[in-house]
Amino acid sequence: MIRFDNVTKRYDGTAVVSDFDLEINEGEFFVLIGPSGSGKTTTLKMINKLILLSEGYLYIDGEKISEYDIQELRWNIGYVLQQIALFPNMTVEENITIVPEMLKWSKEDMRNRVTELLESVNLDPDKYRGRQISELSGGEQQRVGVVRALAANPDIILMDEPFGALDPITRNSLQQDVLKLQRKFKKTVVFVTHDMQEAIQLGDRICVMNKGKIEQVGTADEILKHPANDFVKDFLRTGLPYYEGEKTVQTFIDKGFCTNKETPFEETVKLDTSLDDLTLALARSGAVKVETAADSESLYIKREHLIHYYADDILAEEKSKKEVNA
Ligand SMILES: Nc1ncnc2c1ncn2[C@@H]1O[C@H](COP(=O)(O)OP(=O)(O)OP(=O)(O)O)[C@@H](O)[C@H]1O
Repeated sequence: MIRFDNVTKRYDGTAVVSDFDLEINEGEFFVLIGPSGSGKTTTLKMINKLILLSEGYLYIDGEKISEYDIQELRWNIGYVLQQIALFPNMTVEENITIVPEMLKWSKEDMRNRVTELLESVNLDPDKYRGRQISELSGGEQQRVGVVRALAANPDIILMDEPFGALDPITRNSLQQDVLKLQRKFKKTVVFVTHDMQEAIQLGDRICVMNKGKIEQVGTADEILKHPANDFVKDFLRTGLPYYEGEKTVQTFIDKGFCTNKETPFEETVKLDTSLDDLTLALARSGAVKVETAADSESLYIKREHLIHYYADDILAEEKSKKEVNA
């Protein structure tokens, strides 16, 4: 549905997004994540032509965006920002119906749409439709911002850190609302954040960006289990307090659960064999040999090691529980 084909954006000769190849599927909740300055917003704004690309092609539904009429393109793409661009002296209803007005919807259709949209984000239409934006809380304003982007039923919604300024509870409830809305209306959402927790919670797929390039694209599960490189691993470690990385035979050896004494073994494992597969191997045989580099010493893992490893894990968990309860 949205396809970047070797897209580059330069400012004064410096590329801020370079050689970008990416396909976002119809109906997908797609998250762009990366540190500040990695090119997320630039990538997003190229989709609705708020920023023009320097090289390459960007397609929506198979057609180059350069061939779209800009007005038509923008009407078909909803846009939600952190600093909500709502008009403070207009009512909630007037704000939501800006694009439907331009598209000359009937008064009745607009009224029904406002009712449906406000209900979908738990704002009582009778109470809220006539209120001025300045009479709403930050969270309520952000809800109106989200449904306004959906008002004219666009196929694509772009969201640039829409919940960054909200407190955690309001943020969580809006995240749930947006997910529900996306599933209900089956929109393609491209969502920018630098919060890994949020990316995992919302994204069908996540694209990790760094310095204008893609480091990895995948589902949360794929990225968590198989981070493509050290940048992604570090990004996960700093962004997720509970992230340890997938435990492998290497983790096991690092913690000293192995022996270099020659041991009878029936199976071999690799350093990147997962802990789950190691557990299975040790259920089948009493010991395994680790395939290490030819010039390093032989290492073996015995079933007892596994038992000690898990026992240590349980002890550590008990200790942290005690500390929390102390
Ligand atoms: N108009 C401009 N002229 C020159 N450089 C720009 C311009 N707009 C953005 N940049 C640069 O492009 C790079 C990418 O910016 P972008 O806003 O896309 O990053 P981002 O990942 O969205 O960052 P953040 O999370 O801080 O919003 C940055 O280094 C920024 O300074």
